[in-house]
Amino acid sequence: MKVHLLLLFRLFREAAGWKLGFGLGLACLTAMTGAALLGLSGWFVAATGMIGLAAGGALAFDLFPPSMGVRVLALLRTGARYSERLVTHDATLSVIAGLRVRLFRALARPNLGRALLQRPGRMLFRITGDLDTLDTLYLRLLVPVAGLLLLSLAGMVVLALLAGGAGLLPGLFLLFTGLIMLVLGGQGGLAAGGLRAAALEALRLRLLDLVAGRVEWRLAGRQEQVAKLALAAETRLARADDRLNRLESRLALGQGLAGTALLSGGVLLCAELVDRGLLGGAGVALFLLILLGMMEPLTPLRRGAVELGRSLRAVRRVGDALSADMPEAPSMTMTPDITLTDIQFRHPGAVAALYDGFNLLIPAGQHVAIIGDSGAGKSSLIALLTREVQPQAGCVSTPAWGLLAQESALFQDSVRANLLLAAPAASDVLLWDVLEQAGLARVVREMPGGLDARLGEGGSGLSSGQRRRLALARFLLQDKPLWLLDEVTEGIDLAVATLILAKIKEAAAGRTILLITHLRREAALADRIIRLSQGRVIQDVRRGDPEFPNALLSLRPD
Ligand SMILES: Nc1ncnc2c1ncn2[C@@H]1O[C@H](COP(=O)(O)OP(=O)(O)OP(=O)(O)O)[C@@H](O)[C@H]1O
Repeated sequence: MKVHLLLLFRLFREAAGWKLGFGLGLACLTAMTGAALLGLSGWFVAATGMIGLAAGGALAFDLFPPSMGVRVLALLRTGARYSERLVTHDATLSVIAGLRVRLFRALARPNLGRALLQRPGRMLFRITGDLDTLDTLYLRLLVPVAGLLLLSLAGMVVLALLAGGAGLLPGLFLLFTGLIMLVLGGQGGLAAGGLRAAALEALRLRLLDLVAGRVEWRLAGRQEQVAKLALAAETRLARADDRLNRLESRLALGQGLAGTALLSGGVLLCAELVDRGLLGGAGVALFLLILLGMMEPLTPLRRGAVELGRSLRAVRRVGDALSADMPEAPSMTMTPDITLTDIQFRHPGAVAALYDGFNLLIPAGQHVAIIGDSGAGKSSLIALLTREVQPQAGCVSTPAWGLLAQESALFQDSVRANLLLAAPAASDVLLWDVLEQAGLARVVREMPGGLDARLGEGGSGLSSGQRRRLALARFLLQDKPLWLLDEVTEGIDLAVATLILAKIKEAAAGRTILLITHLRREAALADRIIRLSQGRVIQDVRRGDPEFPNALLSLRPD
């Protein structure tokens, strides 16, 4: 935890160090001017009232300095409060935005991203809920703690000047109250905050399941049960919220009692000091109002204390992901040929290694089909080449690659934005050209807005064949020396499949192509066929070899 906190503070400092410091300074200035304003105004009102009563006193009392002081302090406080809100929130939002990118990058690292994808709800929660919670660290903890410390110390100095050693007591009492609040709030909030985070995560997950699988749930007659699970998560969330609210109410009660005790003690102390002739009537007003002002940071601190548990949990979870030790494999290099040397690879959680001393060389420009029964290791080979996973030992080297998979992600955005993902600087002429090549130009031209027509989630609004063509158009935009094709025409009708394969063949000259397939029509593009079984090469034939046609014939016909 300590390591994670230090890491996050370092990232906070790197992202917006001076703004965070400036915001902290402004917050302290706001608290100090607030207390000083309250004290000075109280003293001024009391002093003028008392002098008004005393015959001839008004003539001797110079109103100008205190009234000027009140005005200056009021202006300073207003300006400081406004700037503090601007600076602290701006700093926090920019830190969180930067952290979101870093966290996303960290989660996208090989292996870690894969592991988390098995629990996508958790991944979503890390990037959203956990990160948003981190703003409390600065806004609701660091800022009020700094304000309370500074105000207590400054208050101790001023009150000690007014009332001697006894003036130190209120400041010490306030520091003690703040500490108790943090400890009690942190302890109580840890369990309830944990329950809240878990319940919220479960609720999101259940709701996503319910919406995404509504047809299947309905057909299986299980909609009610899943809805009940979502309701149960919501009930847990409400219960956790209730616990947190109760905790905050108890802390508010404690704060109220502590404030009353402090003021009552202050009144008694003032009475004693007045008796001894150490404090005048206006001094009493000054003393008591400064006391009131000193309590101001307790309220934000109370809220921060309740959130402490939740914040620390977020620190641990975000810190875990950010600091996960994932060595950037020195074994991954870029070369014109594809070379895999002495690869040892075991999927996380698998009992045995899939690849054990695996070697493969595919010279630049070769077109290779990888075939084999289900589970032979074809997709894992692509995952190794694309660095989606890292081998435990051995060396992988490839040229720069583009990947066309069976299911390519399309986004809820315009056709243009979906295409530009592959080539951000591509002109409209180029976009229409690849759409034409993929046989989709006419369809897009007829859509309202053309290239600006918006697609729904996952490319909805297009038929599945049209989605595959759009994915192909995007793929064609990438001018990469190596094309990796993962069962690209699996499950689509012959017309679209023929078009896709023809386009790939047309653009294949001069590139290395590695495709994995169960289909004869796809393997027919290759001039070399490699058959895998249980992570080993059991057949390696080239066009012209007598075995080549048999290897093709062993595949599923179109
Ligand atoms: N993420 C994973 N965790 C654990 N084991 C895995 C994982 N992914 C694949 N495997 C296992 O590794 C082996 C090879 O899987 P892979 O997906 O590479 O096979 P494939 O040849 O592509 O199969 P298919 O033709 O069905 O797509 C299988 O036994 C599979 O169960």
